[in-house]
Amino acid sequence: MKTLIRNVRPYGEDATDLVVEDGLLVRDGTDPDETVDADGLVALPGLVDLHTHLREPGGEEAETVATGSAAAALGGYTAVFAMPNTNPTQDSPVVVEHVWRRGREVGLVDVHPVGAVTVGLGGEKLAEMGMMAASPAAVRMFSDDGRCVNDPLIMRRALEYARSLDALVAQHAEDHRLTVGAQAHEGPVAARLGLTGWPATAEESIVARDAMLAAAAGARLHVCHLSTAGSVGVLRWARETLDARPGFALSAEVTPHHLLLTDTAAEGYDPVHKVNPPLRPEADTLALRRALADGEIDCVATDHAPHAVEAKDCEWSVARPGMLGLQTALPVVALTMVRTGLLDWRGVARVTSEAPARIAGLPDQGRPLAVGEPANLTLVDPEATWTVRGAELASIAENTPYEGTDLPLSVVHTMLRGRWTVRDGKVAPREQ
Ligand SMILES: NC(=O)N[C@@H](CC(=O)O)C(=O)O
Ligand SMILES: [Zn+2]
Ligand SMILES: [Zn+2]
Repeated sequence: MKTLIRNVRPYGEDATDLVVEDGLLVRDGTDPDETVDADGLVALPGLVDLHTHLREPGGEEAETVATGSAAAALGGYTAVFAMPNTNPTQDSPVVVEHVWRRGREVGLVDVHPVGAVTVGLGGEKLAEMGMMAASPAAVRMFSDDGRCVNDPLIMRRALEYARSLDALVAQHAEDHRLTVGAQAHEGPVAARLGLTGWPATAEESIVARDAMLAAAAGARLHVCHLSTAGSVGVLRWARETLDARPGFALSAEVTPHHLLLTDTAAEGYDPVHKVNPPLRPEADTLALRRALADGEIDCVATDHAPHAVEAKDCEWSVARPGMLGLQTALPVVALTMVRTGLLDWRGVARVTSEAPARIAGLPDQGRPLAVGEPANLTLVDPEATWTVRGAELASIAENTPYEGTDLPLSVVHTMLRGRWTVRDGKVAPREQ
């Protein structure tokens, strides 16, 4: 099957044709079986999300591997990493294999289950990391996301064990003793709203601690949903001063919502804006954008967190934290980073595809749009605008913070190893 994609602009640069055959980008475009007119569209390498919550098993009322995969493909993604706070927890081979197998059956994106660091995310007993790494799911990222690995000795052992597995530890940086009952960013807005504060130091102290532990262990540490200017400073301090054992690597992600939204969103107490870590003041949001633009923050990750209506349609203090993110991530990056001149499309490819693929060690994602490379790509219309309606998104849940908002950029087609997963903004049928 040979597909000719006409007049597309790779990385937003000069229009050219791309040719796909047997899952690879090839040179010879003669006698195509299919021709797609891509006038005006920008081609990017398929996006890679290091931080997605698919909720299956156990939370299927909010999302499943199937619905989350559809949302991912519709958002331009060709690979996602599914976080372990499922029920049962992804802390054993049998559970990670279920998620891995479901992802392959659905076949819309590569689904990589993230293994838990501790049993049941309880923070006390290391999970079977080696068995999850050895399983067909080949787990290479471990996290207790939703929770922080608070105990420094457990975190040290996890980093040492991950090093021996050539795996990454992704930390949800939140010292739980500093965030007891916390509802929103600790600052004037939370004080005025009467919401218990979530101090920036709860994140920053864990980032500093874990960077030191990882440097001493020669291990790879990834900071989940980094949310403050102070944490950017800690990254810089760690990279410049720590005397690290070989093998040390320190990376960090920022979410689209922390690039765009601020703590004032809590005014009106709509729990759709309740998220962990909480939305921060504008000074932090702007610092995160700058850090992403200049590479101090390596990549964007969605922290796509679907919640059933009853988990959000309630009083702020009892609502579950988290927001949908897969289908609105690239539009929000376009709005906050491209429209502001902070990134060009090559920069967008770096932070949404190349860097996450490199951090996760994926060999066939985040590759250049060049002959011989796997055809994992997305074609987007950067001039389009659309109005976000939670009910129209592919996820079962509808908890988008952008309800009724006009966002730029639409994802038109997405291709996974040469097979369309999205065509004209709709999930493509499987038969091709
Ligand atoms: N981010 C959130 O507010 N919620 C996430 C958990 C997490 O990422 O900490 C979830 O799983 O709902
Ligand atoms: Zn988290
Ligand atoms: Zn998360």
